[in-house]
Amino acid sequence: MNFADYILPTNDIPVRALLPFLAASAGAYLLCRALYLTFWSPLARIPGPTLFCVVPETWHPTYLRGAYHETLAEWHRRYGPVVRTGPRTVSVTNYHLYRKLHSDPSIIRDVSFVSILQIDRPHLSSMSSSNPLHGLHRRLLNPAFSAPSVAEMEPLIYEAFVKYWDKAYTAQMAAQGTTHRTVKLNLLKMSHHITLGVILSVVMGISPARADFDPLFDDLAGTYESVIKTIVLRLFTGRFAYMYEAFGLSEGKRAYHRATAFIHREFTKRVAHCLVSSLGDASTAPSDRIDVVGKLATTLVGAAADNQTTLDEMVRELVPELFFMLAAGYDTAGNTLGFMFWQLFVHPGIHARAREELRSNYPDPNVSLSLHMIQTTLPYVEALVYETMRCFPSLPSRLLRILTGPGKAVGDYFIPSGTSIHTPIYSLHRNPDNWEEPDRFMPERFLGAKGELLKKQVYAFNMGAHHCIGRRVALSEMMLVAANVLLKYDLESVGSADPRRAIVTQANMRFDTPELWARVTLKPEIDLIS
Ligand code: HEM
Repeated sequence: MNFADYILPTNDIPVRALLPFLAASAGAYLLCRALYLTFWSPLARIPGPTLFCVVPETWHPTYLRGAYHETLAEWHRRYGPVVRTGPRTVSVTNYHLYRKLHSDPSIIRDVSFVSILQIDRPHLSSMSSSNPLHGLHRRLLNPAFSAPSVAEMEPLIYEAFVKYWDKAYTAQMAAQGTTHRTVKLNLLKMSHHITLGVILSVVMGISPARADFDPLFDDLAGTYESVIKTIVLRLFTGRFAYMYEAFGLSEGKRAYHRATAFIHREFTKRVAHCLVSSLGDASTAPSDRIDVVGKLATTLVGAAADNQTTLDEMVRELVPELFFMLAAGYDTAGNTLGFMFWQLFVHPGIHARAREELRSNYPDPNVSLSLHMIQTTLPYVEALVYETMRCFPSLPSRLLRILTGPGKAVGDYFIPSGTSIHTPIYSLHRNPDNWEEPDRFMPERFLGAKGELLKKQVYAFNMGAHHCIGRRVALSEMMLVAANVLLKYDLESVGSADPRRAIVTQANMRFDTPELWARVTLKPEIDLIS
């Protein structure tokens, strides 16, 4: 007998005979795991739906339907401000605890969330899961988004609004071949055109009056969705190419690549050009451009003067950052504007009150309302924008974080290192502990001194180190569009006022169809925009 005879069976054991043993082992493992997760895990004390202690929350049926944020809000109503939503996931909706948790330096971006956004862009520092790297880049980018910078950019924002709103309106009039002032417009499409115009102008410094962005619109419609589709496509290699067709994804993939290639090329060209001209003569003012690239050039001249980094490195670093801003600021603001118009149709009283405020303050509709005028004289219009962001935060949940370090006490509970932390923005905004009648669309809650305090509780842009860098740009464009449209045009819903309209959430919150039709009438006092 040799050694092998001792350790190998002399006769083949039929696989079938092993099956009960394997099944019993797997069952025992799953049972032990379930018992551990339910009773002994460090998260076991935190309340939450029993089943989801054991299975990931992404298995919840509403997750696939794109309505998970509502489930999360419901769990918070049932179980309280700290809820365990998965085997290793926790969500917190008490503002005080949320702030405490999310401003802790030991909480970092979840790599899985980051990697989705880093598709094609492995060096995207603003989405980095490393807090020091992210902080370094925020320090570089922040000056371009400060209050004075964004105030300087206001003419660019206004130009994009005028171009895309008035252009669409006059084009429709021409198509009807009539001087009749009422035309039918898809307000959702218009909102997206304006926000893309704004983002291209303020970030890249392309004047919307001169550039023709139109070819981009179709390709970019739903940037996030294209990114998700591309990730799905990546999972299926060329071997399964037939599946692209089966799922109707190939056109989406081509459109996404066309659009990203175009923008990437344009960005690189423009960023390089701007930096070269800024750095050419260090003795002169680096840039008089009022867009983000111009502002960044100013900051970078200092760094280059110290010889810390070469021009090539700067361009390589900046291009993905600027590119990401396009994706981050386009759908988000466009969808929020769409939600606002829809709510005006659902609530005619609110629509009338906003118009009344505008028209009593500015009887001449030819006036161009600036942000300063809106903020100082139109509190209801401003409140309307805030209430839209409260009820329909464009990124409502799942911007996941991971807790690192030794763990953290949150309220009565201890959250161990490695726990996945939710950003339940929708739940924060819809929690009756935080808001009076949270499910009612009520702009007036933001009026007066109490309203000013409540505005600070609108977390549509999140808070802490990772909060939205484009917050001021987004607020400016949404207010400028809301006020100027309501002053100059009468809007009337065309079948869009259904309060139960379907809203879905995959990467961001939006309507299930890209349409929101309205009859739009230019005020008779206004001479058609030449
Ligand atoms: C209504 C419009 C917008 C909403 C609701 C929104 C929301 C958000 C939220 C919630 C985050 C934080 C993500 C996280 O916590 O992980 C974020 C990040 C970001 N947003 Fe926005 N955003 C909007 C518009 C914009 C605009 C107009 C820009 C660009 C000009 C922009 C650029 C960015 C960037 C670059 C980040 C990453 C910031 C970082 O981590 O350093 N966003 N946004």
